[in-house]
Amino acid sequence: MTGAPAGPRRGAAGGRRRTSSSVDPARLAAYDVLRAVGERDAYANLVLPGLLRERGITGRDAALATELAYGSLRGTGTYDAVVAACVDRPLGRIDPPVLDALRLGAHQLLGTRVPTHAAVSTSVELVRAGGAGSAAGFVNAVLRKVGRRDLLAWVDALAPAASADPLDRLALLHAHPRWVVEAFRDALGGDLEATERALAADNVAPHVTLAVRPGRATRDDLDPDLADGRWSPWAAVLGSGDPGAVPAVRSGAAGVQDEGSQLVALALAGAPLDGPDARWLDGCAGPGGKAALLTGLAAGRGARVLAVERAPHRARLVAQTAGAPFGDRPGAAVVAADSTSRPWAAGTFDRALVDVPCSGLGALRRRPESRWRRTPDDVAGLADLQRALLGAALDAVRSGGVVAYATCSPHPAETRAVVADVLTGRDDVERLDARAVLDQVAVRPLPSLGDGPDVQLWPHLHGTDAMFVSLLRKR
Ligand SMILES: C[S@@+](CC[C@H](N)C(=O)[O-])C[C@H]1O[C@@H](n2cnc3c(N)ncnc32)[C@H](O)[C@@H]1O
Repeated sequence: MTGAPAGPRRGAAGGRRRTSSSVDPARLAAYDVLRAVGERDAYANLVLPGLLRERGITGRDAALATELAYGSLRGTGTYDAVVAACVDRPLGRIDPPVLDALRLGAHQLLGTRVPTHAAVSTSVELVRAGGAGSAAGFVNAVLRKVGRRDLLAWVDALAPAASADPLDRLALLHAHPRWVVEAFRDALGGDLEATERALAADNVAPHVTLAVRPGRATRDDLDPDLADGRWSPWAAVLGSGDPGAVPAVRSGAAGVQDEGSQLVALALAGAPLDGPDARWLDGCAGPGGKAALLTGLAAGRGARVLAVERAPHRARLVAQTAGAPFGDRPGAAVVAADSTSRPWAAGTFDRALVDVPCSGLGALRRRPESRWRRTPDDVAGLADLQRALLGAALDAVRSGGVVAYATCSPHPAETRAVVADVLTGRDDVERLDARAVLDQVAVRPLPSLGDGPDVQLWPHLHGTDAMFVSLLRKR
């Protein structure tokens, strides 16, 4: 076992001294992203692009920096377990910059094809460059131990197949907290094979998908070389390109939006409805992706959207994405207000969406560090608000009106449990088969939609974020 290092020297401002080093720019950038995430709770997907731009890192170096930063962050729990097995004291006693260098090294050793000597020597260089040169020997020794086994051998050592709980193994092998593994298993009806595929899919970076905003552009306005989406008639796949370089995105005629989110908006718009169809509500609108799609669809039918968002700065974003007029027709009306206080007369709307605040466990592939930041308390802490928002949306629609309850999370406590709880207290609501509605609105039938009536999308089954949607009709 290897001892933890003495604390490194700090610069005058209390930060770490950066000395000149031979570390390549890609690794240095990845390391700096890990430090920003650890030190200031930054979001890697926001920090990394600016950092690459600032340092002029492009092409293969940019791809390497991205892979190393995102891979190390996604794998943090697993790499920490491996490092813990190679040192003789709690990880909390390792200086955080040194621990980040170990995570980056462990990812290269266990999650990439980087040769051992390169993974070890560059990690040693990183701690030296960060002013923690006294930890160089420690990092060297720990990573040499880490590199003696591959990932599967480490999983076998730490969670032996014969004795370990299968969920512990899945958590370690696919780098998810155990409580998230349990939630996925429950959402997938206890199917461990499907759970494993869902976890693995979270570790694959998604393509960037665009949504053309109806009434503002058509699919033909985008580069014809972009592939169509799999499900949404409004989707185009940008792959790994820069959305900011697409003129339609710059003008607001299209936006970045996962196809799962597009399908949720399309499901609300496509749900069968008798009677008037003129007033639509988006009760949780910020930052406005779904409101923008809904507003265009509504405008095509002569309907109007009221977009309500509690946070004023997010309401301003909604106004930008959905508020612009369509020629002589108005865009969405945007209001900064609390939807649970029902700032509208009961029975006003024909259709309503509540895309409620949630844990975001359905979008883990986009936010590499978030799985380790979320806790079961986050889920429990949102339940009352989710129920209140759904209750308010049901009160907002007229008799015969339709409500879509949506989350970007497959956690049963945020999805079917909320719907069941709210419906238990009311006899004025019926459930619609969201699968049948999606079949109508999608460009091709979606497979594996389960027993219904609600729909749970999955990255491993549909290539979308794990969005949930329940369609409810007021009797
Ligand atoms: C999951 S996000 C919605 C995403 C949005 N539908 C989109 O497609 O861009 C949930 C939003 O609900 C807002 N929110 C939370 N509580 C609210 C409330 N009581 N009333 C209105 N909006 C609320 C949050 O600020 C957040 O912007």
